[in-house]
Amino acid sequence: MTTEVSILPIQSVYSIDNRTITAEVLHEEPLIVKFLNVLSDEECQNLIDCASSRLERSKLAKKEISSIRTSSGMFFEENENPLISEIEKRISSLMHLPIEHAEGLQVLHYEPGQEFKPHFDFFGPNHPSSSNNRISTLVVYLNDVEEGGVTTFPNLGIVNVPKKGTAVYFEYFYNDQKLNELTLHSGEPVIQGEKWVATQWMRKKQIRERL
Ligand SMILES: O=C(O)CCC(=O)C(=O)O
Ligand SMILES: [Fe+2]
Repeated sequence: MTTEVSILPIQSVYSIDNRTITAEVLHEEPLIVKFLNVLSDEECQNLIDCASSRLERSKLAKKEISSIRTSSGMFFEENENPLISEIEKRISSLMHLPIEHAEGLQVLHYEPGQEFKPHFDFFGPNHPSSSNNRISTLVVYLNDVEEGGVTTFPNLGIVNVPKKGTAVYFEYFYNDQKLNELTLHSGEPVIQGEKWVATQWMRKKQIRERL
């Protein structure tokens, strides 16, 4: 097997916006990285506060309601306010892609029993968005979950425990589709407490208008 070049330059520390974000590689190919200190406690709380009155039952990529995904969520508009602009800029620098490749930032809320069953973030070949498919994901945890709500990669044996301000990153742009399929992942049911995440999905090509 040949090794493909990752989107993310692998480093143990990233300095962005005067912030020191540390990284731990959880898996090399497909690349899965855990980041610490992506957002401050205040930014996490502000995102939750802005999102909480706008939550709706989450849908699948095909816009269907399904038992696969029982959380509720919302999308921010691009550059919706100064907080969102700053977070979007930081996240796209961290993900090493131009902000024009970023979908709107999504916030998800899970209550006890709610989950996101194993799925891929990329679109299947027949989906209308597959010509400009997703290539990478950052899931930022906005709170600590009392029990449950871990993110798992069942084909790789990886389990990541939510912790406020930290994030899990993975990419699935590989020519070898088998590598992409190893990014199957789930948000396990919350058992106790609640879980808030912000998800950034990145596309292969520009999706936003340039400002
Ligand atoms: O909630 C999680 O841990 C995973 C979220 C996720 O897979 C997604 O937003 O695509
Ligand atoms: Fe996902």
